[in-house]
Amino acid sequence: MQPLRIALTKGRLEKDTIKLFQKIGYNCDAVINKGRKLILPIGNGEIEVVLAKAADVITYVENGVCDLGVVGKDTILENGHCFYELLDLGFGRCKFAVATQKGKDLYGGYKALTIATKYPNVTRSFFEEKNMDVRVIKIEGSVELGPLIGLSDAIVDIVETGSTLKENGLEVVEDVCPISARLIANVASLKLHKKQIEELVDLISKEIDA
Ligand SMILES: Nc1ncnc2c1ncn2[C@@H]1O[C@H](COP(=O)(O)OP(=O)(O)OP(=O)(O)O)[C@@H](O)[C@H]1O
Ligand SMILES: O=P(O)(O)OC[C@H]1O[C@H](OP(=O)(O)OP(=O)(O)O)[C@H](O)[C@@H]1O
Repeated sequence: MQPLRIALTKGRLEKDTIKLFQKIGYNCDAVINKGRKLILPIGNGEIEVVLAKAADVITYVENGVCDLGVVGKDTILENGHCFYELLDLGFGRCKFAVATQKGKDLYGGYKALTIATKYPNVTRSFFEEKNMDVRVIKIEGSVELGPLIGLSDAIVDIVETGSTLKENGLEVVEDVCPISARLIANVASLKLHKKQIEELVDLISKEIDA
């Protein structure tokens, strides 16, 4: 049988995903000892893992070159939805929040606010829903710099422990939404590999609920 191919977000979500697959009985030694390899078998070859950047996980699943993917809800909200979201995996928990300098009255003035973020779509739709006119500037990382060096009035970014904000004199003004890792599936794969995917989802669900 053709292995199920799963695109897995490299970095923060990688360890927890592998831990989950080990718990449901798959041998993950090849991924743990991967070196620089990017495509690796798990179990007895019934699953193949593709290690990718978060947004690329969605591209691979949408285009059907991977059947499944593990990706954060942040990336899903920012990049769109042409796939099925099967499960909330319960790890990679953090949130999107609006933040600015401690004590600043962000919503007090009349001028349109400038917001720096790695997530322009999420940011625009959040402020649109509040009927607030904002200017969004996309930056690639260390988003907290935005208000500190005068690029923006505030940021929309991921907050986990809150220590990056705290150490830079910033604070949360408002939560946007919670985030966690999701299992996603290509629409056609769900029909073509129905049995294999259902069995895997069942095993994972039981482990998450245990
Ligand atoms: N503190 C956190 N900061 C960022 N992402 C987090 C955090 N906690 C959990 N996550 C989740 O982990 C996912 C992967 O984050 P990671 O920082 O590894 O990659 P990335 O955001 O694509 O950044 P990079 O460009 O540095 O690879 C995020 O999309 C998010 O869902
Ligand atoms: O609340 P905390 O636990 O401090 O985590 C939040 C920080 O982690 C992420 O940055 P990351 O380390 O991915 O670097 P980046 O800024 O380059 O994206 C995120 O963008 C915040 O800066």
